[in-house]
Amino acid sequence: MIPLIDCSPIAEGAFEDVSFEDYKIVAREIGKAMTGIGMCNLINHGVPIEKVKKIYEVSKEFFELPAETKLKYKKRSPKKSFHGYSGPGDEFLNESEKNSTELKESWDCWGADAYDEKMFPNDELPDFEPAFDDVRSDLENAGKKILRCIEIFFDLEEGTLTSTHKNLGDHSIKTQTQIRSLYYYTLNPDNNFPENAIRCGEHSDWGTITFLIQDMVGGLEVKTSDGQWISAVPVENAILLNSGQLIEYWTGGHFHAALHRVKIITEGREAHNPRQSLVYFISPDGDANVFPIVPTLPKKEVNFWKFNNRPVNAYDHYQRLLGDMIPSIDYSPIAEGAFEDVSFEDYKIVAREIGKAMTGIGMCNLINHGVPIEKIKKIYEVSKEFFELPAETKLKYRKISPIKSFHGYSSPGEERRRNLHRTSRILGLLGSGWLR
Ligand SMILES: O=C(O)CCC(=O)C(=O)O
Ligand SMILES: [Fe+2]
Repeated sequence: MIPLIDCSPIAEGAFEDVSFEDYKIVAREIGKAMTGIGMCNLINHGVPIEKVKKIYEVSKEFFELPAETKLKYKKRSPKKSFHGYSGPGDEFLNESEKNSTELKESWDCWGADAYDEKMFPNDELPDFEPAFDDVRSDLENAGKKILRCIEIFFDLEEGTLTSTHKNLGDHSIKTQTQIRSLYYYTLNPDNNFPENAIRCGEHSDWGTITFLIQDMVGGLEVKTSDGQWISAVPVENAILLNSGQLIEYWTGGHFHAALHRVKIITEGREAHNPRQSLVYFISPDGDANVFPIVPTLPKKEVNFWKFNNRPVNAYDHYQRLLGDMIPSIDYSPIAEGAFEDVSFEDYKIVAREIGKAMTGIGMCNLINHGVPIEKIKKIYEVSKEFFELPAETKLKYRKISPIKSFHGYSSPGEERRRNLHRTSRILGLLGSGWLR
């Protein structure tokens, strides 16, 4: 069961104004829940629920716009800016199931205005952007209160977490804190969807903590420590608090980043209703380094191999996980032979997958691509030899004038823009298959 926590002792006022004693009451309960199942429902949390409902309302209007209108606001490049619209099948959160189809749509507002492309459907829906702006400071204030509770639960110095999350109030700081409005659109009545479909794939969140506010439709499930999926039954107007991977690492595994997913409901009254949720992902300031501040639980050490037992930069961690979301596409149907000789049918198989990935996240990993990997490794080998030559030798081969000819060596600091490697001869075959 997911514990219910009454936040009324800390609900009123700014986070700096709440007394230590009041924090302590709530901190104890939160600590107990988050070191256990890793989730709890916060009630009397002080976030005005009518503002959340307004977001549901404007979001529904947005998600019901024609597909071509929504596509105008599609995320440009998720790695650079997470802001904007994602359509059905664009995103999959389950790292090990890269072929699943997530039947959902979402709108993300990057928390830091510096990263925000300022792309909102203002022409179609003038109330849309203001609805998000209206709730932001309430979410920030409530978020800081929870961070303060965590500090108190672990007896940490005041500011350990609140001062590494300044971005919640100062939007000039680089961050991945974001507000996300999710829309699980109505499914067709014959339950005619792909076999591998799910509403939202199994995952744990990436940042510090998450606030998840769901409507009453249901479908959200959480994995318990004994591997059972249990239903996170909606609690009206509650905020479901969830630990992200970074707070799990920060707290030496004591705060458990629970796996969760949203399943497809095929039976009952709610089966074909759309579902809505509003999620506030709190992430540390981009330059924060995360490392266990509490001795690591032995059973969690294995989870932390990915951090190499080193401080992890909050921003890099997020970018790496975005990279893991990049789909893998099997190129084998078109890998053999010259590009003119591959059949239309074989092209079609790969084209469908590539199209889906590139109109979605905008990147994909090609596997079984037919480019002889030993040739690439040979390039690594000879390149390493070259780059390890004395600087004066390398400078003999320096690009004469990058504008006239791009051929030759660039020394450290010389290049401003990141350029694509041009191993064009070897990649020619692959490229022509792709252009086909
Ligand atoms: O919509 C939900 O209830 C879950 C969404 C979620 O877990 C996420 O976006 O990280
Ligand atoms: Fe999540």
